[in-house]
Amino acid sequence: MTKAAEIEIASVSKVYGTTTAVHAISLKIPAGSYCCLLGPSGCGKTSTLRMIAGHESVSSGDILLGNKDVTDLPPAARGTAMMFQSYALFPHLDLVDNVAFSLKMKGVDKETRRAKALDMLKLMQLEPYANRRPAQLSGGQQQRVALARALITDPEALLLDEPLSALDPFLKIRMRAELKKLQTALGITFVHVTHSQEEAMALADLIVVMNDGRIEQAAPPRTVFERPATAFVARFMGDHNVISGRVTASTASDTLLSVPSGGDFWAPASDTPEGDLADIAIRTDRVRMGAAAEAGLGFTGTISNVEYRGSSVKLVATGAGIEEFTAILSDTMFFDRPVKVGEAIELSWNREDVIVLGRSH
Ligand SMILES: Nc1ncnc2c1ncn2[C@@H]1O[C@H](COP(=O)(O)OP(=O)(O)OP(=O)(O)O)[C@@H](O)[C@H]1O
Repeated sequence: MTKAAEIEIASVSKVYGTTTAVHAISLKIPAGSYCCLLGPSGCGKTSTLRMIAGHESVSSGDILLGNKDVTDLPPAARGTAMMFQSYALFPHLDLVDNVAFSLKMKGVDKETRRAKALDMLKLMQLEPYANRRPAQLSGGQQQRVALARALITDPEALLLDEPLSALDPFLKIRMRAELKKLQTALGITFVHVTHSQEEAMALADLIVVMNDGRIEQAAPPRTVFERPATAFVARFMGDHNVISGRVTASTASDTLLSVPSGGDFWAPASDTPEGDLADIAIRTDRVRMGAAAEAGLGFTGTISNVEYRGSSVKLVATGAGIEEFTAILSDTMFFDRPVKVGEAIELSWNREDVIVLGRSH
């Protein structure tokens, strides 16, 4: 089970009646990688996954699996397998028959399919439960049965629709680690739909951030976090402050961003012409208390919330035309000079911490 396929999505759209759920997206998912489709509810990630699986037709565009055009092939002929959010297990069948089901559909003889199902159950450490029915298992065990059932067809790519959403928080983190281990061991391509940025960061080699049927950014987790492409990505990934304003001056090296009825902020040179709207992001953990070293790298705000988090303290401030600006300070930094809600405070950051964001489509 080591054949992995690259997945290529070429200008794929999905239209349901009058709703365009996916707008001509293009994406290459490298063979053997762990890809997470990430975005808020309704952004088109499940539609995209279902089109890769063949459970949903493509309105326009092509889907290639390892250079083979699978756009018009039925799900079972594609080389993909899908694991559903609800696991979709048959309640009246024991685990062996649940796992062996797709082989039965393919006409594989009983002895061969039962032996293969037992192998898969062994891989998932479920052998002792082989004769149980799904209702006699825990949530985590049911999830492993669903994985075994998807993997029994030796797919080149495994497609997972919110695979962890039915689990409690503790199990979610444990199963997350198991999914990653499994993907590494099998070496096949995984495409995993989630709305949790934490899950995507923990698992993915490639994060595809979707918004309103379009791809905002497709990059490794560290790039998405450190260099979010758009204001949407910066806000959705969290841990970033976004300042939106208008470019009021620019030189070869600097841009001045003016917040409407607010402050002026420094940004590196960008292509945005004077007078146009622009966004910058500053990581919440790069903000400090104290005056800015240079103009445009800070502001005086009023504290609207203080949250103690153990090793850090989260401050939220308002000022300079910015409604909500968050600073995550180390506990020592905060307790050196504790501040309270309602107090005025100077917040600042360094030039190298200013990220210029692109515009969404
Ligand atoms: N069968 C359908 N008929 C009509 N509209 C649909 C259908 N399936 C999805 N949609 C619409 O297409 C858009 C994208 O839906 P999709 O399920 O792909 O999003 P999603 O990002 O996976 O959301 P969620 O996280 O809530 O599952 C939504 O506006 C949704 O209402």
